[in-house]
Order: sequence, then C-alpha cells, then structure tokens
Amino acid sequence: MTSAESYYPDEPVKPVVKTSTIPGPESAKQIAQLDQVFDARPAYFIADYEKSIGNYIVDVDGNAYLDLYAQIASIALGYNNPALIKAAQTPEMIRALVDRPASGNFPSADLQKTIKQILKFAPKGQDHVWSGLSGADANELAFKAAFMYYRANQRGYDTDFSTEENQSVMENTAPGAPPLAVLSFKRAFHGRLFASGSTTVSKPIHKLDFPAFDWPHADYPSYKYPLDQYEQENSLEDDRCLALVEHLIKTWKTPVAALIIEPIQSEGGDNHASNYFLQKLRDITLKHKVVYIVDEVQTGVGATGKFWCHEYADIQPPVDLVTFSKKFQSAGYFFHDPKFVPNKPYRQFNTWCGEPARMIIAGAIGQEIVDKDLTAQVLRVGDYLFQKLEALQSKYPTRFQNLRGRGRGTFIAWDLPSPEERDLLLKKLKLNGCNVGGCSTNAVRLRPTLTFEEKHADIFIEALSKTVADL
Ligand SMILES: O=C(O)CCC(=O)C(=O)O
Ligand SMILES: NCCCC(=O)O
Repeated sequence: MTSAESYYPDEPVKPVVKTSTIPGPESAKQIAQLDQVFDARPAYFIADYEKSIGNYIVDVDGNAYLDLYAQIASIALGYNNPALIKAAQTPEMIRALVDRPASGNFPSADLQKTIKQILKFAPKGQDHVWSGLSGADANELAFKAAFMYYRANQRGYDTDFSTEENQSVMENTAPGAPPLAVLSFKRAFHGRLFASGSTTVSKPIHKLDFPAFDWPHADYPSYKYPLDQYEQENSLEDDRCLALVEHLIKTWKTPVAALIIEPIQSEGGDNHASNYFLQKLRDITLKHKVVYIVDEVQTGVGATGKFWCHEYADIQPPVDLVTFSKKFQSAGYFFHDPKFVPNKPYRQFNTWCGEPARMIIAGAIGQEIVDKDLTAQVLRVGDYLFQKLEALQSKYPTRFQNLRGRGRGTFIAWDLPSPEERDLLLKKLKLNGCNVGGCSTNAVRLRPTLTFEEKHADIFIEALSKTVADL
C-alpha cells in the first residue's frame, strides 16, 4: 500500500472543477466578506479545510484541486493527515494549546521530550536547537545568535560587558550596538521583518518603505541548463560568485559577521547552488571567521529527497546554523557549537521561546517521514515527474525553459518566457484542476507534499499538457 493510500483511502481519484471561474461564486462572495476584516486581495479562493484531504485542496464551491503548492510549500504530509490528527489529540497537545507556557521562565515537564524528538531530525552535524515562531523569526534569531557569537569571539566568551558597552547600547550606538553586517545574496528570500528584510532581495514589494540595514548582497550563481551540458560555464559562474563573496567580506564598510544562503533560492526563482559552491562558502567563512547560516525554511523537511537539502553538499566542517520553518510547522535554528548559547541568560529570550504545540507537530511530522521513508518516495516520484516534464520540454521548448531540479525530488521548476504567460499558465492550471505556484516573476515551482505519488504526477502532467497546448 502506498503512503497516500494508507493515509488517505478517501482521497479523490482526480480533480473536480465545478465552476467556470476561479474564484467560483461562493469563494468570490466570501473573499469580499473577508476583505472587510482582512486584506483578502491575495486570496485565490476560500478553502474548505475540513473537506481537503491528502494531496487535494477543496474550496467552498466544491472544486477539488490537486495541490502542488501546499500552502506555499508548507504542508509536509497532506491535508487532514491521520498521524498528525492523532498527535493533535493528545493530552500533551491540549496542555500546550490551552495553558501555553512562557517556556523561558516556566517550561513544562513535556518540553525536554518535545525538543529531543525534534533533535532526532536535526541536519547532520547539528545537535542543538532553538525555537522561534516563523521563518523570518528563525532567521532573525539566527542573526542575533551569530552577532553574539561573533562579538564573544572578539571579547572572550566569559568576559563581561564593559560600562561603555552597557551605556552605548542604550543609545543604539557602538560599541554596545556594533556596526556588523550579514551578507546575503541577490534574489534571496529570508523573510519580511527588519533584519531578515534587509537580507531579502527578491522583489521590491517585500521591502518598500522600510528602513533597512546597509548590508552586502553578493551574486548567487546563475546556471545554464541542462547542467550536464554547461559544466564548464557553470563552474566559472561558481568561481565568479565566490570571488565576489570574498571581496565583499574583505571590503564591506562594516565587518561581515554572518553569511546566509538558501541552498535553492525558492521565492527568488528556484535558483540552485552547486555542492561545490556551498562547500567553498564554508572555506571562505572559516577563513574570515564569518558565521555560516543555511536557510532551509523552504528547502527543508524532505521535498528535495533529503531531509535537509544542504546535506547533498556534505559541507565540512558542518555549517554553523541551519534555520527552518514551513513544512516543519515549528520554526527555529539548529546548531552544534555550544558557544551559540549566549554567555548570559535573557539575551536570546522572549515570552514564548517557541510554540510547544507546533514543536509537537514537528516531531510527529519528522517521525512519519522517517518511518514511511518518504524522502526515498520523493526522490522516486521526482525522477518520474522530471522525465515527464522533459518530454513536454522537447515538445514546447519556449514554455519549459531552464527546467531544473533533476535529482532534487519534487523540488522542480522551470521558466516561462514572460510573467504574463506564467500567470496565465497558473490561472488555467487551476481551471484544469491543479493548484500550482510561481516564484520569481516568470517561474513555475512545484511544491507538492511528500505523499505525492506517480498517480498524482500523471494527473498533473495530463492537466499541464492540456493547459500548455491551450495557452
Ligand atoms: O513564496 C515564498 O517562497 C515565501 C513565502 C513567504 O514566506 C512570504 O511571501 O512572506
Ligand atoms: N511569496 C509569496 C507568493 C505568493 C504568490 O505569489 O501567490
């Protein structure tokens, strides 16, 4: 029995689209009502989460879409997953929700077990975790950890703060508030808060009107596809970008304390970084004593065929911090050097110090992935899907440019010639029963759940073929 069959015996056998427009009339009515209390302009339709099941999201008009977007890459196992419902019905979960602890001051007796369960799924080389609330929060917490570590290395971990530091920090000036930078990459997406927003460089709309830190943005490699035909060009591109990273670290107006990178830039266009590039960044960060942060918010938790995407690169020594959120539901960062725990309490602290209910769910998701060997399934289904997409690419080369993600599970994307054609494709795909997302301005990205199987891929390819023929 396949994972989808065992979890979802009642999953629809194919999409059902009952309305001639999407949103359908009931969705449109409810979007207008919702818009009175919430900015509902980005809503594609109103979902019925009670009826959504497995790989199908159902809307209030009764349309059932095969979902290859899965809440912007955030549903690991499918809708109404029985194992997660079971985890949600435990006394431990009820305590976490009803009497939510302020875990820093009043941790529950359950917390140690919950954290140990999450740590079972830590990336190779990492054995500590700190919890936050969202992807952006995870990255900002990681930046704080990196800055404290960087300064502790300069002053000595056990050395107390000077009077001057204690006074100047209250004026937001140095040396208490030192001028330090985080280096990120053009086209990156690390969240929309203030520090994370300064490292995000994918679209102006994410950043406009907010004061920003003056931090450097290096070029992220832009490869030519198919990769096996452009090895030399792509290797030169890696070296060009690496030289730029090192140049920025050496010359930036303030010291670069940390570097953050997505192993595949997702919102910014599904841009891949080679194993070589990710390893060389380790060499550069070690040489210049820069904290190396890998953002696995979107790439983490199985969809690339490994639990953590950067594990493909087997980076040695392991990176310093790995941030997560989305498919893990809980958010935070993994680390291994105990000196990333600040020298004093209350430096990395807030009322909640994470969300125990979400942490319990993260542990349950990880357990299901391992028990059902879902990363192996993702690799198998991803290869199957990729081959079908290559066949479509041969037929429609202009509509399937830069097909990418071979050997990276179902984490697949390609480009359309223009944003208009991409948007039209996504719109028509919905009318043909498939909910698919975009990224960058003209890319299509596939982000199905880990329980997506060959039979789902066949349905998608049929809908896609029909849609592309009709563009
Ligand atoms: O589209 C994405 O990949 C990122 C989604 C997100 O977190 C955002 O837009 O704030
Ligand atoms: N980064 C947000 C994506 C939302 C959308 O394009 O629908």
